[in-house]
Amino acid sequence: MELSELRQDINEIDNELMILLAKRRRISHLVAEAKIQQNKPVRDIKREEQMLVELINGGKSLGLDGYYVKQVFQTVIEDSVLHQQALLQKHSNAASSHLPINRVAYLGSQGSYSDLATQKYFSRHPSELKQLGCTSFNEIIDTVEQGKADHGILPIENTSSGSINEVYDLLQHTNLSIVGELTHPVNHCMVSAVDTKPEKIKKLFAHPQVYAQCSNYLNQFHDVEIEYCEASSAAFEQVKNDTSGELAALGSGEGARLYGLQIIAEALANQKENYSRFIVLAPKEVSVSTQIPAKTTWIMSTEQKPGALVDALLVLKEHKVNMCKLESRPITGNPWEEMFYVDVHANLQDKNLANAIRDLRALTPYLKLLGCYPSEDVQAAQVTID
Ligand SMILES: C=C(O[C@@H]1C=C(C(=O)O)C=C[C@H]1O)C(=O)O
Repeated sequence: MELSELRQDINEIDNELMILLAKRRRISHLVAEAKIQQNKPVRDIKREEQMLVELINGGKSLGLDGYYVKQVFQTVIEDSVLHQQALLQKHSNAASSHLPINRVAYLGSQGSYSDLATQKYFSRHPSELKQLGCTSFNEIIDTVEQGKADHGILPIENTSSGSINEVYDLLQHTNLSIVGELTHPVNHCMVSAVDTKPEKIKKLFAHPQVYAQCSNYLNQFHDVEIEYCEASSAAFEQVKNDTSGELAALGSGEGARLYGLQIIAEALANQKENYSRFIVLAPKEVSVSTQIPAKTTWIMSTEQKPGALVDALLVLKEHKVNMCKLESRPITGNPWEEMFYVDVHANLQDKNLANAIRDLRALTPYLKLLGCYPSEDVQAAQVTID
């Protein structure tokens, strides 16, 4: 058989798979509607486990290895869960969630990491998207605060470089609420306008966060001049007309393709599994359906006395509230005093969390809720393959 004919067969099969995936997603939406009617939780881990075991066994009898089948169907299930969550959220906030045009402020322009994250997050929240590129995290917050955007999206932490302090500090002073989160895989590449090699690069353009996340790899290039840019998309702009092969930018391969750039090195982050977590801000808080996993975030200061933070954390233990992150940042204007940022896996509508917050308010000099939002930590069930 001719190669072109075989490729035609593959194209047809891929098309059929796509039609089936779309059909599955439509049915998953119907399942979400049934769950709304019957007040059932979105997640059913037992069913996911059962399905995965059956699929892995079925795949084996067709000659497909278990890891492959597991990976494909975990991805399918995670997509299904995220879409169901978004539907339930829309239902819980019906009065406020209808936006014919959703204006979103984000960092950079087309091809920046924040652009990719914005498109991914809002693909599950259908309404016409109008993206407003900004040049700093501060400008994103200002744009939403001034009513020029309905949402702002900001990276808050990364598996290679840790917390993004500037964003944490901005959260101290805003009245916007966190209404969503998104974890997005970030595969940093070195890209250039012409076919060249990393050793030939004399000048590198990068956002400081991206540079920090690739520091181990970049340490070998002693003579390379670094120019920091406001976003990866701005770094792409700087190199796109180069003909010397001596200029490169750091950013995503997906973004670089939009600028016609070539990848000369990839997978550059210090951690192999490099993910960024983004938060979505809006002027008004949302209420999270009790049928989906929720997270709540607040900031608090504690009294300047021994054990004050321990006492605050004991309140969480007492009310069985599961903390998933604790971060501290200096309080602007008060040297050596710290503001604590607390993330918990709980819904503000849970009695336990409401009681914990009540007790914390009595115990701490300052506590501000930043928001309760759906948790996007939706790993599909884990099964072992024998
Ligand atoms: C579709 C459902 O909802 C969720 C998603 C699943 C899936 O996509 O297969 C399975 C179980 C649930 O966690 C369901 O409950 O059947």
